[in-house]
Amino acid sequence: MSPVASSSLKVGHLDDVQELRKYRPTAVPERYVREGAERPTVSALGEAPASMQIPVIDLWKLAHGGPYRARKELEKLSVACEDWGFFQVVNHGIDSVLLERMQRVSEEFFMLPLEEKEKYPMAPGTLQGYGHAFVFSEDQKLDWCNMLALGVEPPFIRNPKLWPTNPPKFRETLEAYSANVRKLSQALLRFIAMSLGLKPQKFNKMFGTAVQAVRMNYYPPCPRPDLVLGLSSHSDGSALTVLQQSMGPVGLQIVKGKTWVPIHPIRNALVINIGDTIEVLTNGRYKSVEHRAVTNKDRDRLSIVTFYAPSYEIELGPLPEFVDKNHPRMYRRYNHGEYSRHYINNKLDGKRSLEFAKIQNKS
Ligand SMILES: COC(=O)C(/C=C/C1=C(C)CCCC1(C)C)=C/O[C@H]1C=C(C)C(=O)O1
Ligand SMILES: O=C(O)CCC(=O)C(=O)O
Ligand SMILES: [Fe+2]
Repeated sequence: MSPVASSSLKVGHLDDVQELRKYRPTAVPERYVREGAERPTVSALGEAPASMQIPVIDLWKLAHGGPYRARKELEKLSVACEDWGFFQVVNHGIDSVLLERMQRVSEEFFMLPLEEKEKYPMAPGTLQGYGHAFVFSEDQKLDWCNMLALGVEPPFIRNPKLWPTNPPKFRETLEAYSANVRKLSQALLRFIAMSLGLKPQKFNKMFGTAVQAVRMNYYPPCPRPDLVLGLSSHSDGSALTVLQQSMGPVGLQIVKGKTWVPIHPIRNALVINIGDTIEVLTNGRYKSVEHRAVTNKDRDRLSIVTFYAPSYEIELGPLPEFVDKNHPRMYRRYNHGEYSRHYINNKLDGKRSLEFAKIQNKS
């Protein structure tokens, strides 16, 4: 995938928020201060009522729970995907020790001195390495976040120079973690297909050798969480996203109706969300829901996010099963490699990326 030529970018000087924080500022630099409508409201930073919590799906019940429990759980999965676009998965089969190890090496990486982290720079207009992703102009507001993003599978998307050698266990831990998350993603896609009445292997077969990338987002404490965003609102360009969040403060928020609902961390659970690919394939029945991250005044937060997407050669469009008189085709056919290029060359902005595929219905 060709990155944007860096000469075409005017991103100005990008501060490292972790370094900024060392001076214990009481204000935030102008470049991070959001316009009124984008600022997290006080209520959105607090607790959500129980009715506003995303569903929790038990993968063991789906796979081994026996016909009755498995069917009930599949119905729950279908509601989760259709009404929320997000759910948490428990009993997912990934060893909690591996989750902890992945969290530890990620934290250790972010705690390294800046000079060490800068050995793996994210070049402007690319998406791999340490730095600020999705920044394209000098007047663009910045996220209160440091990122390390890496392509994982298939091997040709890897840039081994950007895989940290420090902490020493980083690489082998990421390999083991990613192999486990890949299997989980494939299992989830089987159940998601079943929940739609499709053959279990429909998506896995269609996707070819799926693309898998990981992004570690580190959000240092921020003196004014009411003014900034940890991560701009967006939907994920993947088919499915698997997110591991630390047991720290609530940071992830998703859109439900007209409100931002916070996603409370559950120990050893993983947060799963439907990405743009599944929205297109199901002609909008399962939607990729807009989400963002907010910051906290006193505590830092880490999320480890795996994007699981079709191979770049794959042509996509709504499956015939989801198009009829009552459900007119909402998306055109396109090549997923082209969509990836489009996605990474535009700033995160709600569901704007998906406009790429939308058919403008005249009514
Ligand atoms: C917010 O979404 C992303 O940051 C993201 C990034 C993915 C990628 C990398 C971190 C490095 C390798 C390339 C790749 C674009 C996969 C989302 O991934 C989605 C977006 C598209 C499009 C996709 O295929 O996966
Ligand atoms: O940190 C989070 O919880 C959100 C991360 C996210 O949405 C992403 O990386 O795409
Ligand atoms: Fe996301």
